[in-house]
Amino acid sequence: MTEAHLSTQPVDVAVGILMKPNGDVLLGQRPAGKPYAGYWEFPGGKVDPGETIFQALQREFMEELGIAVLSAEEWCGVEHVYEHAHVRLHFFISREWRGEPQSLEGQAFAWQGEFSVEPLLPATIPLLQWIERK
Ligand SMILES: Nc1nc2c([nH]c(=O)n2[C@@H]2O[C@H](COP(=O)(O)OP(=O)(O)OP(=O)(O)O)[C@@H](O)[C@H]2O)c(=O)[nH]1
Repeated sequence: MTEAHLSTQPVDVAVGILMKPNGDVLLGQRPAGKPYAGYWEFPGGKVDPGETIFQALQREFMEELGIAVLSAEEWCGVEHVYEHAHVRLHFFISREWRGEPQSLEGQAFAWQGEFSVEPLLPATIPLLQWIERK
């Protein structure tokens, strides 16, 4: 981690945790060609200029999974400095969506209660323990 990395402005990222009534949450696997390909994450992506964070969340879920997120509660924020980017992750929890997840970008996804998939993106790992206390 260099000072140059730390001094860059963070990029805002909208991340969504779809939570079923039984507590299962949806994870996706990063597709080939992206940094950390093959790592598991909550679906989401970078906020585009002019968009609110919630609009970015809705757009990413529609593009990646064909899911319409109807409502979501902003849960917590996490900043992380990777070699490739300095990100500010905005985690939302949604219990209200329309549609079944489809693999529109060729990625794998899985509903998880026990979190048996790995590896997970480093900045996302602490969230799993917090979710279990929700
Ligand atoms: N979606 C998502 N991104 C995460 C999580 N945890 C985490 O550190 N990130 C980081 O947040 C950033 C998300 O950017 P991305 O590359 O997936 O976004 P994007 O789909 O808009 O990318 P693009 O630039 O290819 O269009 C990455 O640097 C990724 O490493 C997570 O749980 N979900």
